[in-house]
Amino acid sequence: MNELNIGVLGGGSWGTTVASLVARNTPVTLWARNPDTVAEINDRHSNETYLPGAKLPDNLRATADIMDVVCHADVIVMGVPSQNFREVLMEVRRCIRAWVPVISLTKGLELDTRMRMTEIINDVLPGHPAGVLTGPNLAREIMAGQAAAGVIAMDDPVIVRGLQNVFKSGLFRVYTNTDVIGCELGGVLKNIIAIAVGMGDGLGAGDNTRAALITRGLAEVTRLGVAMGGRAETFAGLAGMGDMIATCTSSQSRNRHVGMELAKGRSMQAIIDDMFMVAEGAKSAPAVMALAEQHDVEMPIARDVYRVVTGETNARGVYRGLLRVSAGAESEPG
Ligand SMILES: NC(=O)C1=CN([C@@H]2O[C@H](COP(=O)(O)OP(=O)(O)OC[C@H]3O[C@@H](n4cnc5c(N)ncnc54)[C@H](OP(=O)(O)O)[C@@H]3O)[C@@H](O)[C@H]2O)C=CC1
Ligand SMILES: O=C(CO)COP(=O)(O)O
Repeated sequence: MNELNIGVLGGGSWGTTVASLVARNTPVTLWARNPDTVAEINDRHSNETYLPGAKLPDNLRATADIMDVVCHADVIVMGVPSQNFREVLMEVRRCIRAWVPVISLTKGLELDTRMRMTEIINDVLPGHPAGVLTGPNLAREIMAGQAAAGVIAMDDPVIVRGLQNVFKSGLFRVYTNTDVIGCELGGVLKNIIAIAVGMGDGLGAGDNTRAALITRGLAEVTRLGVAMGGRAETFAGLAGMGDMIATCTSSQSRNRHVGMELAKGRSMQAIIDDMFMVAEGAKSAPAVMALAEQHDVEMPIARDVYRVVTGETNARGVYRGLLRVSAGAESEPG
């Protein structure tokens, strides 16, 4: 592979992990806004706040100067949370070179506009190929060297194959896909179902309940995803079912953690105040509900999560709803 300079923006759990994967293949610079994080990555090859115990590659360089990364990058990788995505891209616009692709790692929607991250890339940086890297990829597991697989999705089948080589490694298998909408929505929507599963687990639900929630959750995620232009088969793949399983069953998932805390009767605000990492599902829930309405798609599980997250009811109150007893055909909502 010709050496490309990759710029990763966002020094949290996933930005740091992806930069570490890329460092095996090609030169990479990580931008973190916190100078202490930058110094720690450069001097001690660690990011203890977000990836405790992980040893980062010696050749991973970090900087607090975003222009230092963007002005020289052949590819930009966006690893900041969804509600900060646009403001960081506005900075990127100041010196990104022509035609440089921009890949999103972010699994959320912009609240005000309900836009997906690749839509924001197209909006702020028209003409730059936009893509998404997604799948069942819990950061700490990947840093621990456990095998995983992800998907890179872009409209252009040639560019996407070139970029596959930037991210893949022996233990991180990367597939390609041209269904950007489906891959992106798989990552966004599973977060809300993971909150529902966390609530069930926190209230002592059984394995059968969890399996029912995941399966019915995937059905409603697929319905909205297809209505928004994604392909049904994408939701049966790594970006859909794969990420749904990982997030809904992992003790490392921040979204599932939110659900478990909600099950204790805590308010969303209190839970967020105690978390220093992002849980995108709670943030995206209102936008997802608005999109479901816009596309006339029923999402009973997501709606229940939305009602708990916004304080309209509590986890125990919707628990019966999550375990709905009256059911129609399996192909129908509810
Ligand atoms: N962690 C994971 O396993 C995975 C996460 N993702 C997705 O990746 C995205 C990022 O998540 P993750 O890395 O886990 O989040 P973390 O909470 O671990 O880190 C968030 C990072 O974003 C930075 N940040 C927040 N606001 C801004 C801003 N305005 N400008 C610049 N930087 C900012 C934070 O900086 P600071 O430290 O200074 O606050 C921090 O470095 C999310 O959408 C998530 O869903 C996807 C796959 C796996
Ligand atoms: O997207 C993820 C794994 O694929 C991470 O999930 P959480 O944000 O819930 O930790």
